Amino acid sequence: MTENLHSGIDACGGSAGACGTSRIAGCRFSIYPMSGRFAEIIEEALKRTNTSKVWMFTDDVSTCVRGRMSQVFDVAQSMFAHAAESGEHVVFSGTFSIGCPGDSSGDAYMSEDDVRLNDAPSGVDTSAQFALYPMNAPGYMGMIAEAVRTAQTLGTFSGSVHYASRLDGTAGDVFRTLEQAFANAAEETSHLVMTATLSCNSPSPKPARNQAGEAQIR
Ligand SMILES: Cc1ncc(C[n+]2csc(CCO)c2C)c(N)n1
Repeated sequence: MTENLHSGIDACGGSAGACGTSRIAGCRFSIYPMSGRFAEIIEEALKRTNTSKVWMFTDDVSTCVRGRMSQVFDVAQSMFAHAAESGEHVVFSGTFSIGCPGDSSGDAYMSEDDVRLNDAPSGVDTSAQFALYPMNAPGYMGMIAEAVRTAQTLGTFSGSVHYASRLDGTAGDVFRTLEQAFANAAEETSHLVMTATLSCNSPSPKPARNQAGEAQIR
């Protein structure tokens, strides 16, 4: 497979602007179960997630999935939710991207549909921090503010911390927020990156909140 990763080829077929939902999306993520059973928990989550609508590769550091935005989020959520089912303290750390120049949208997985294949139990209480990085977008602060409004509307926003926004809710609520924020921002720029760190079953208490229900910056 030729990918021309650094050749400067525009994934939008030469257009400088945003180009709808047909751009290839992806996520490189790692799951860290704080458990002596970490290998089994990761391998079980991989096995129980239906990945037939994404390109996927796992190595000793991380897993990369690529394809339609909906399918990338479906697989990422399923992996976290299945690992969370172990009851162990689990952390997911991932970088989502869409429209990376040179990431070939001609790949076979882009012709899949948006019907999701995974339905892992998503009720686990989750703490998260995410950050949006709109590339080459002068209006990036407005896009970040829109992401915060999306989280507020979905009831997951719990404050700004340095370099990120905090989300709390079920894993389903948190992934819904991440996907909605990402999809909205992707409409406005040709290349978007988002980082997200999610934690569940942690023995650590959640941070104190202010009267608006927002986590306090420390
Ligand atoms: C999502 C995800 N993919 C890969 C790794 C790397 N990794 C660490 S332990 C292990 C299982 C035993 O080899 C693997 C694959 C990870 N942490 N999370």
